[in-house]
Amino acid sequence: MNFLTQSNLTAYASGKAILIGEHSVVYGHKAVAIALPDVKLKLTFFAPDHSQNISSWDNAWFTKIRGNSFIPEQRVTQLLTKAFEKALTLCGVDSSLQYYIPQKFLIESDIPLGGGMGGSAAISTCLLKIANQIFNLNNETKAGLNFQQQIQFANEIDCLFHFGKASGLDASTVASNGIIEFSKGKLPEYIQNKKEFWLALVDSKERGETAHMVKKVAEKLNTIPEQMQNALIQLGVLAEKSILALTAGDLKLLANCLNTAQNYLCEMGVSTEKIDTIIQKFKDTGALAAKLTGAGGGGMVLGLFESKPDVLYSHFDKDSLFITRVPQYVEKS
Ligand SMILES: Nc1ncnc2c1ncn2[C@@H]1O[C@H](COP(=O)(O)OP(=O)(O)O)[C@@H](O)[C@H]1O
Ligand SMILES: C[C@@](O)(CCOP(=O)(O)O)CC(=O)O
Repeated sequence: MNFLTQSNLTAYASGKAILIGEHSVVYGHKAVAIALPDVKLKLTFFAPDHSQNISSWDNAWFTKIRGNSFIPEQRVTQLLTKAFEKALTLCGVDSSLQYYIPQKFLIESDIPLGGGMGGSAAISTCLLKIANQIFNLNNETKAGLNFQQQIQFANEIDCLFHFGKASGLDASTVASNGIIEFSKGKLPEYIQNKKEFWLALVDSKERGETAHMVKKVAEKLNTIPEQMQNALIQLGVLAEKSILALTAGDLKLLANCLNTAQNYLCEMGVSTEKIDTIIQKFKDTGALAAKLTGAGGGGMVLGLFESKPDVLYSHFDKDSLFITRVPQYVEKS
């Protein structure tokens, strides 16, 4: 029980963007996604000794997203607490200890809520890291999680936020913390990016909700099966092509894959007029490609650029714009 008197614990994780494969990944096709190096979520666990001093909030959970503070609604708070308990159990923390935890949590995040940038996957990954630290504080024999456990456990926790229905792509990407190829039910594999590029993400400020959009695709698959099956298969082919493009440093090919993927996503009914407008704005400002990222129906729009697109600061509201560099992979010596 010595963690009750230990100092506070912190963990970090990145947000994510799907390059190719939203929706098609649900049907077993390959997807490619990236943990965004400059988009972070920090989770602080205030041990009970310290949390008593935080008089300004009496809830267990407190969130700050890009400087805006709020207490999550009760439904979300319950999910967060359930997620922490699950993380403790998965990390092997003795359940008798869990009764002694009237602690508080602070989430400080760059990641907009529900926009397809993997906020819940980042929370899940951080909770896992914190639960593992708690295990180590309470056990003589220290334990780390291996790669497979990190991925599987992060996904199990993230499923709580997605009502058990996530393909595993979000959590696998965030827990891997790199550029990955992913197929449902398999461990992700890292992709070694040959040439630096830049990604910009703009928040459409509309929200489609993942579960709703996944259902919408399923319904359309029933009404126009041939067209939808073809789109899903083609997205899988584009994912494979984009892996080749990344490993060869062929930005032109990568751009072509992203633009074509957007056409299929439109055909599948998950894009919106607002997304189309942002895509056009991206193209007007020099993007090699642009597409929605995540479940669609709103959420974030992704632009691919060869160099840092500073010009975007004068076209988009600063609060809804992210610009991040994707470095070239360099083998560690
Ligand atoms: N910073 C946060 N604070 C509290 N809850 C969050 C936060 N980020 C995500 N969540 C929870 O996770 C759910 C899914 O959000 P998110 O993972 O950002 O969406 P997406 O799956 O589109 O990437 C939210 O509806 C909320 O319940
Ligand atoms: C639509 C989907 O393929 C991607 C998830 O997108 P989002 O990050 O939850 O918006 C759903 C899934 O993979 O479970």
